[in-house]
Amino acid sequence: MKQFFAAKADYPDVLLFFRMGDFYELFFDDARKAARLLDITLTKRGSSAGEPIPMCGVPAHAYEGYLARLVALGESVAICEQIGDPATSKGIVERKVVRVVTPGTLTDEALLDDRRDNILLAIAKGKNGFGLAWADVSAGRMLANEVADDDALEAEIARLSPAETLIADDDTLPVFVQQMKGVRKRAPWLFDSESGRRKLLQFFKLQDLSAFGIENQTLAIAAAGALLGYVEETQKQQLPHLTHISTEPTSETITLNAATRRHLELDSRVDGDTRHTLLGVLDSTRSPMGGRLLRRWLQRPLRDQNALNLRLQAVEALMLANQVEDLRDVLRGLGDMERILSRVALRSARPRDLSTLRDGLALAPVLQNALANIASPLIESLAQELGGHADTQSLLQRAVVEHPPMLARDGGVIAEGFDAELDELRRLSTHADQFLIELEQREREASGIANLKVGYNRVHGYYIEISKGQVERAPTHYTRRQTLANAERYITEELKTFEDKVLSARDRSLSRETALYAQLVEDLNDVLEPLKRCATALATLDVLCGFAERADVLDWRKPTLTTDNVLTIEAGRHPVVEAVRDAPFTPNDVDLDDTRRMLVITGPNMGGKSTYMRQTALIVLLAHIGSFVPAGSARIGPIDRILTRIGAGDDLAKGQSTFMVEMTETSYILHHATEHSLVLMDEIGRGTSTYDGLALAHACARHLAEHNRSHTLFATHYFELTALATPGSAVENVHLDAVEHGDALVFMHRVKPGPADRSYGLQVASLAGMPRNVIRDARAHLAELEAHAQTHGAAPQAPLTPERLDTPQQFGLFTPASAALDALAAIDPDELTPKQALEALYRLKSLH
Ligand SMILES: Nc1ncnc2c1ncn2[C@@H]1O[C@H](COP(=O)(O)OP(=O)(O)OP(=O)(O)O)[C@@H](O)[C@H]1O
Repeated sequence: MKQFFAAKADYPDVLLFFRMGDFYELFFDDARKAARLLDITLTKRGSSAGEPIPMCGVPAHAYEGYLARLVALGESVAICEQIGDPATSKGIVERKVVRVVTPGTLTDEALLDDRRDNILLAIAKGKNGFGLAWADVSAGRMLANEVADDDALEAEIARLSPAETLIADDDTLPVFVQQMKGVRKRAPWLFDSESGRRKLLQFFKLQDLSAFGIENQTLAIAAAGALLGYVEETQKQQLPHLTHISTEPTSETITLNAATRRHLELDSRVDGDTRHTLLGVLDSTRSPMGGRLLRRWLQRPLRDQNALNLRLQAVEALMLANQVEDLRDVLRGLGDMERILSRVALRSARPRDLSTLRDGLALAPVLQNALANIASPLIESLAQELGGHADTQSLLQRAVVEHPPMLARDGGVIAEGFDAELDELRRLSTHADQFLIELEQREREASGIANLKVGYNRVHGYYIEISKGQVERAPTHYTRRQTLANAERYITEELKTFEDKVLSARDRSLSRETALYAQLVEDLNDVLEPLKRCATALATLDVLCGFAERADVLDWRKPTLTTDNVLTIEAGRHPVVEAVRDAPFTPNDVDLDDTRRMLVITGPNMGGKSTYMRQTALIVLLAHIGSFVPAGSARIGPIDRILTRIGAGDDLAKGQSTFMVEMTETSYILHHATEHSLVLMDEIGRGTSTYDGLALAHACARHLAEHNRSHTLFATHYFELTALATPGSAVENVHLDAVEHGDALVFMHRVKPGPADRSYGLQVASLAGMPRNVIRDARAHLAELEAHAQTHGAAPQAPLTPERLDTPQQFGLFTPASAALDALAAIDPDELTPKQALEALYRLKSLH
């Protein structure tokens, strides 16, 4: 208990797994918590201050599963091992915390999701923004950045989706940070910029940080210092695979704020589903590291058209060479080289990591050969990165058996022929069997005891066994070793000498093997950097081959990136809706440029407005990660942001109502959209009264068209907005249609020019199974309202929609001239006397 308290004092806020023989035990509050989280029995052991000590435990041989569950729940665990050998140590065996497993610093294969980066993030707050530093310890990557405001911070967090986040416990960070899963508060002085700088210089053995491009980013440095300190503290060892800090400047990418990432459902949906997302459709990578790279690309669409063209051209060349399936078959055998190399660096690589690495490296020349005929600069440079590991591969080939065991502990990993000494020691122990058979035979003959047996047990070692009935005949040079109920066991000089030799050969062979294994891992560390580059090249190749496969199977086309400010998509489709629909998807065009910047999209509910808007954003996004796109063709000019206001949901975490969220997101868009932004606005204003909503929607649409001048798709049920499309306004109307067929309503899903003429709200409600009497009632009420509107001057071409019903003032809000126009149309000037003409003029004036 003294030992336990000493260890616990250093790790007060994590669970302590305290090794006791074959178990890891937990005590006191740790035990209560773990028993609850793991659903294991809480027991008692001994007592402290007169009270029984609560305890629970997990078996050491199967602890990983329990650890995985705890870490998945956001818990951290300190592993306190027995350091001394219990057999030789006097008194209590020494114990020490050897590592701390936390959600953000995992490296064990069993604890990681192989298709997701495992990110540890540190945030440092400053006067003018935030410093961010993040690392994926399992992949040996570390990055840093600075962002200016809360929105940008939220966007980065949404992009990185960290498993664990470090913040200073005196920082007043935004609520969304405080409420994230896996937030760990650390002492404020750990986030000090100056000591952060010293820490980085010392860790990376540098004179200054200019090589990393963060020399002047004091907040990023502060965050990176805090991050590194934590990683060292938890891993408790050298981290040779963290060799540098990269930066990912936001200026290089299409900005996607947190709301846009949510709305576009890139890799997960609000309901947690990941299959029916863009990534779900797009990811056909063969290796886990390819899958993770693709996710990173998708979350970080690039703006650099040259870099994108290199990728697009590579995909095209792969398709032309007609080798994609062959390449993908090879890539299937790769395994997770990236994470294996991190475990090599951390000296925790297991035998099967080495055999996977060996088999993966053996594929590199095969791939290089296959790539030689593919005419693409990017593929060429990837092929180059793959090569040059023949020595390492052959070392592993010679050193490791074909199918090694799980653990190095019990031997059997190093192949025969690799080390003469090991082979000799092994021969000694394996030839034991033959020797024993011969010995048994000899002793039987010499003693004349036919059932004499030679055997072995762990406690007493080798023995000659003679049954009770024959004991009298035992030769005199037999020394008694053990008495059983029906037999006696003996040892002889010869057997004893043999035993010493064999047992020591076993021990020596095991320790020889352990040393050879450690040396092998050391040797791999000498070539870690080129191996890491090879892994990155393989992952990139995997993603590009995946793009080619998808383009082929799904009939996607190569987009054209241009410097003209245009967005032209012919026959575009929504990749996810298309994938899940049984019926064919109706393709639609988009054609935006400087003279046609905004489309006001009207049409019935369920008509396909949202789908049309989202598919446009997804096509733009796909083009900017270097993928082909679900369209007949696409020409896309420079895009700096994709901004969306889609759907409605409360953000209770931020304490905001549905309408508040809608307005916050809209206001963000109006402040940030530029003429190079793609803006999607879906039914703005529907979260409040019709009158307010309509007025707001109208003002927002005008602002976007006239001030932001962005490429905007604006879906609305307010028909009044269609009036914005005046000549020279760069606003145009398009609509989606439905036709009534008997009782049924058929959605055409085809985008057509001009505004919609009806909304079909009641029909859609009826399709949704609304009770008949409610629909009847609504229909009657609608007729009344329409009649009322007619007589009070509402525009006949602006039919009523359910949304328009809640306030009578709205009728004719943007159609003041329509009654006057009707009256005007009724006048025949040739038939009027001068007096009548004057009266008509007064009447017209009064209608205004
Ligand atoms: N182009 C298309 N081809 C085939 N099916 C489509 C197409 N567009 C939409 N759909 C189908 O119609 C459904 C409704 O589409 P969507 O949500 O885009 O309609 P909406 O006009 O935005 O409706 P609401 O106004 O109610 O939000 C989709 O889930 C999809 O199944």
